[in-house]
Amino acid sequence: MGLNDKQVNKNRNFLQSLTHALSGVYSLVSTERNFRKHIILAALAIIMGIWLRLNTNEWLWITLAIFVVVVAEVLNTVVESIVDLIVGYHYHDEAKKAKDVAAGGVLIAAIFALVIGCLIFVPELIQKFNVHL
Ligand SMILES: Nc1ncnc2c1ncn2[C@@H]1O[C@H](COP(=O)(O)OP(=O)(O)OP(=O)(O)O)[C@@H](O)[C@H]1O
Repeated sequence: MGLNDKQVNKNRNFLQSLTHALSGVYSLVSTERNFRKHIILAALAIIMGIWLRLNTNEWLWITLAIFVVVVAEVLNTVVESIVDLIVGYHYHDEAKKAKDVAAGGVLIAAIFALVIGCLIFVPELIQKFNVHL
């Protein structure tokens, strides 16, 4: 997967670029606990969407919500790695700010996804179970 290849020069071809990109995804899944939780929640949303037979418009929103969270997690991991690379285990106010802001971005994205999930799934579930409010 190219994780330990110690390459520091530019990728020579598409295959090499793809291998390193996949290695990045693998590293995200294997090292980031919160990312795995978000992927499980995304999978549940997809299963529920199939079960509730969402329409194209609803799928677009669910897909957007999932990708916003994934992108926020990717940026958070990048910020963490770069901060750790620069300051290591030394305390630094700017390091704290960078990591806290990156984590805040994930929180905002997760809230966005939760709002989208509620707006789409709650009316669908009410209709499915014929609940009269
Ligand atoms: N070098 C540092 N200097 C100052 N504060 C730090 C430093 N490293 C971490 N922190 C603080 O500790 C918190 C947790 O750090 P950690 O590296 O575990 O972040 P995290 O991986 O984003 O947490 P999570 O796994 O929950 O996303 C940061 O949000 C920050 O407030």
